[in-house]
Amino acid sequence: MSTIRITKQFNFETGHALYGYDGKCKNVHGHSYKLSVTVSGKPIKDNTNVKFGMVIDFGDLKKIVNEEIVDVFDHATVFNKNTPHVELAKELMDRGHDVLLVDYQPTSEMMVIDFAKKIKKRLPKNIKLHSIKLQETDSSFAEWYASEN
Ligand SMILES: Nc1nc2c(c(=O)[nH]1)N=C([C@H](O)[C@H](O)COP(=O)(O)OP(=O)(O)OP(=O)(O)O)CN2
Ligand SMILES: [Zn+2]
Repeated sequence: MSTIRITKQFNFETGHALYGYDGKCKNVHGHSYKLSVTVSGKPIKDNTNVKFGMVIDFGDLKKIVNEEIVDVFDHATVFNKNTPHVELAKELMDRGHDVLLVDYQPTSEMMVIDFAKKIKKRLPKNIKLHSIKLQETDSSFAEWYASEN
């Protein structure tokens, strides 16, 4: 049976700031992120299986990515916890805002590395994470490929 890649796309709105950056993205600002998650595997051959013909049900992939990424990052603001932004983060959290403190600079590159780790650990054994694409703006995106990592 052939190995097939399938992709599910997601959207979420997240704020961030790049502490120490030498441009406008040092300011707190937000993006309408577009995330594409591509997995590969063999379509199920057993015609008695309710998932017959599927690599993984798009719905099951959606549940994993929503639980690990979208529900966590959507409408939250992400700060690098190893910077003075932690003070601002505390203030926002005290005032009831959703804030995520991560141990990396929240660039698209570092976010796809984080997302890959989180998604990989939730996939069934027979399903491989092939790649992730995270689009920050219409013209800027980062990609993670299993073959390069
Ligand atoms: N390699 C990276 N460079 C930048 C990142 C990043 O995650 N990785 N992030 C930012 C800012 O957060 C923000 O996304 C600005 O990006 P940019 O594409 O420069 O946005 P613009 O609106 O200025 O782009 P246009 O060319 O006007 O579409 C900065 N750099
Ligand atoms: Zn940005």
